[in-house]
Amino acid sequence: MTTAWPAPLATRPVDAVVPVPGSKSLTNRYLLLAALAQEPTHLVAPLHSRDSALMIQALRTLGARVEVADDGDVTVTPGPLVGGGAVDCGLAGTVMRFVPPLAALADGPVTFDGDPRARERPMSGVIDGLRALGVAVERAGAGQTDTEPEADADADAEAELSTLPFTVRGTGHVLGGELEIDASASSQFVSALLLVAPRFHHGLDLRHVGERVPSLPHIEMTLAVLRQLGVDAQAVGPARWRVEPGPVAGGEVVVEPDLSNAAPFLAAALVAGGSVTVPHWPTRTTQPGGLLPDILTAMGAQVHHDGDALVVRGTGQVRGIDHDLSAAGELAPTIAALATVASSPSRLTGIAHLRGHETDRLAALVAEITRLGGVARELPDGIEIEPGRLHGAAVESYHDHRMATFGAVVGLAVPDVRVVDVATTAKTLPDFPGMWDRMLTSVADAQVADEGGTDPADPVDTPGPASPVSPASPA
Ligand SMILES: O=C(O)C1=C[C@@H](OP(=O)(O)O)[C@@H](O)[C@H](O)C1
Ligand SMILES: C=C(OP(=O)(O)O)C(=O)O
Repeated sequence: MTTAWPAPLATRPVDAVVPVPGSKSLTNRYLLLAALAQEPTHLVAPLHSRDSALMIQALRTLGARVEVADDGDVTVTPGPLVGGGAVDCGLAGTVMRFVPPLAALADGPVTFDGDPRARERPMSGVIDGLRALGVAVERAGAGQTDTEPEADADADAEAELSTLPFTVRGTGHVLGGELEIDASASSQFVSALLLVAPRFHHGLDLRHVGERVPSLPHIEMTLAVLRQLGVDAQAVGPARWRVEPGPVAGGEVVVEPDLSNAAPFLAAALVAGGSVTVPHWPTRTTQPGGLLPDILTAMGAQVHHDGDALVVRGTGQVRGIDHDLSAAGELAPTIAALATVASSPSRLTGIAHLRGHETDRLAALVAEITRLGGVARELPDGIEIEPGRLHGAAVESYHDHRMATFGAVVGLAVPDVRVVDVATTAKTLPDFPGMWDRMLTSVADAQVADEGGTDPADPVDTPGPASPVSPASPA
């Protein structure tokens, strides 16, 4: 068993510039589309993490050539899509949802499986959608890596197939046309089908039926990326999208920094006081992290743009918020961390679908906030958090990168917080502990200069947190 990572306590305000690697969502969309393109694609500044490595491996399995240069740039040369392989999805939603429709265009069966938790993540929108388009999707045996379906799979179980593992029996072409799916469990069901649709004979006219679709900016991102690569892709109603058949362009694409991965660092400015600057913040973006300036401002930050950088300043005092996070569920663990150390209650709603993320994030947040002495309750579609008497604890991360960074943010204000399995942050940000330390060390360096050589380990009076534990009323 590995030792839990001791989350550093902020003993003074931060003052750091934090460059953030490329967006997971954009990297994996560009990679997938590169395998469908009519020419090679060169990705500048893509993410390198577990999720992008799994996507690269999946595309190689399907016949694309993927080369990673020393500077991290990636070149994808598309090839004929080949079946006969097995794809490991790990715990990556973008791999388990986006690659099966690509496999439908391969010339033979492709088997999909992943981590134990991946087998619990919802897949019905993709499976039902592909089946409705005439693509055979069959149950694969537990742990099976060959391409044969289980011989004794009974018809009922087959019909109810809604999770990994499974086999997509590609035939090289999909007619496409009109399709209805229920995407209330994940926007990725919609993105998955739209991304591959330019290669369907009739394109795709996709309608969502059911409760509201979460993470709408991610669907906008899918449409925007398709359009950037020359595809006619539009929203044609509040829950209806159309992609016309046609070629996908290659060429050079530059990946924006991952604004959701920037979130814990920006949150640090509110908790510790001081400022955090993230360079290359896009002026326009479809990433849900584009909502961070407004959310952080509502929680007490001062936010401004300095050239192409975003600067967030805080005082160490955090305000609770009542916010519908449906558009940006990915940000919920970071916002919940801020709410945990806030001086007033918070309600985060519109995020019932977080129960199907890397872990059941609503249950995990309630459990870990409670473990830290905080007060939290699950709502039917979210979480309520009140100020409590916070104390140190070993925060479980449940193989969830964002639960690990949740622990780090709370640990800035609460002594003796440890994060179990901080390495799980490698899903989207392999160097998270190093980046976190550098952010805090750069504070120390700045202080040493300001204070004429004071040992950075010495406590100093700062306008940061008044006490290590954020202002809290008794539970
Ligand atoms: O399309 C994407 O890249 C994503 C869509 C969202 O999924 P859900 O709609 O399932 O929340 C988001 O949470 C996930 O991290 C990335
Ligand atoms: C939900 C997330 O990831 P995934 O792409 O695996 O769904 C996430 O990164 O917060």
